[in-house]
Amino acid sequence: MTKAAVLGSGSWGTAFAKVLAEAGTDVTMWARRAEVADAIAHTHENPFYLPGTQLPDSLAATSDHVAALDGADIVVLAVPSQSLRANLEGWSDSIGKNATLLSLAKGIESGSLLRMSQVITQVTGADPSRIAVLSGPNLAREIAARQPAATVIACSDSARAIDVQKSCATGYFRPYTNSDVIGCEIGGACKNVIALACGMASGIGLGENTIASIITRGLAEMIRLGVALGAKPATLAGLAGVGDLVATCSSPLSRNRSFGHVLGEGGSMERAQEAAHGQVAEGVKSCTSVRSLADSYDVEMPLTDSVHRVCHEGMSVQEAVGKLLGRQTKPE
Ligand SMILES: NC(=O)C1=CN([C@@H]2O[C@H](COP(=O)(O)OP(=O)(O)OC[C@H]3O[C@@H](n4cnc5c(N)ncnc54)[C@H](O)[C@@H]3O)[C@@H](O)[C@H]2O)C=CC1
Ligand SMILES: O=C(CO)COP(=O)(O)O
Repeated sequence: MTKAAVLGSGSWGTAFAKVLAEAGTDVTMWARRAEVADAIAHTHENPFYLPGTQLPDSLAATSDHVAALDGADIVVLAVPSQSLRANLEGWSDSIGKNATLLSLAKGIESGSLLRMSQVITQVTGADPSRIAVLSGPNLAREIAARQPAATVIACSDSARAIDVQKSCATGYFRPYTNSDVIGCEIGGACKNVIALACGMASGIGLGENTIASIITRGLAEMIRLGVALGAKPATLAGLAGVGDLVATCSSPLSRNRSFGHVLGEGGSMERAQEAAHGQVAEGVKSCTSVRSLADSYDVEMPLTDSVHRVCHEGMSVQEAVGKLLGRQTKPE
């Protein structure tokens, strides 16, 4: 039986651990706080991040990472992007030498501008062939409710991608394999920034034409950056690009879209953060790192730039809209 450790018991870590367990994988979750691990282990619920969802009895939980990692064939990294490095530094010595490291995080590290798989290589020294990424239209609450969805497991080693695929395939969760790690990571990081933009637009009362235009031009930005970094455009036309963009930009369940909505309504960053109930909206930090990454490759990303200006330079959403529409006209 495949054994997995899920490190991080937030909403997606918990929902994905449930998927793994329901696919027949032996799963132990690690939670930072003992009270979260205790609740999962004893009440089979995570009342802090996924209240009301019954978790499988077989799902074990601990706040001891050494115990969680013991014998794990698949190590699922389910903490936010900006905290992955620090967490991984503490876990690295306890990770099995042949384990597959599966990243769930959708962001670009601030400062270093590294993708999560690059952070993992840097911290653990693991060969890139051991590192896999899971990305797609996977709003945690819907997956936890067993609503059908597909996802992508990207790994340069196709045998490992297939092992991960088998470990999490269920009657409602359909993973596809792909060898394009860069494309999946860029799709995941960029869609959060575009979801913030969509939230801002809806917050100031704009309708579906605007949202569709932002999604489509956001996709163009994402593809430009991805291709510059070596991604395949087809990956970004797939689940980890268009699929996740559509889900995140359209759903009120998205933390990024909801965060942007509060800003569009005129709320402050603090108010938007409070509305996220302690959960992470990755695009708020990643808009800055994606923008810097794009600058370093000479890639134009006007929507991402506007999101950064609204979140971090005090520009109003109205001003950002005016600035975007005032740009020189050009061919599509
Ligand atoms: N929630 C969702 O629907 C989905 C989330 N993701 C991605 O998965 C990653 C994790 O997201 P969620 O589980 O939703 O986040 P969350 O905000 O619900 O939970 C974060 C988890 O990481 C833990 N953690 C450990 N060290 C931390 C630190 N230094 N700072 C903050 N938290 C720390 C927290 O205790 C918590 O258990 C993110 O990159 C997110 O973009 C991907 C797909 C779906
Ligand atoms: O990544 C997600 C869906 O695929 C979740 O998006 P949010 O982090 O905006 O909730």
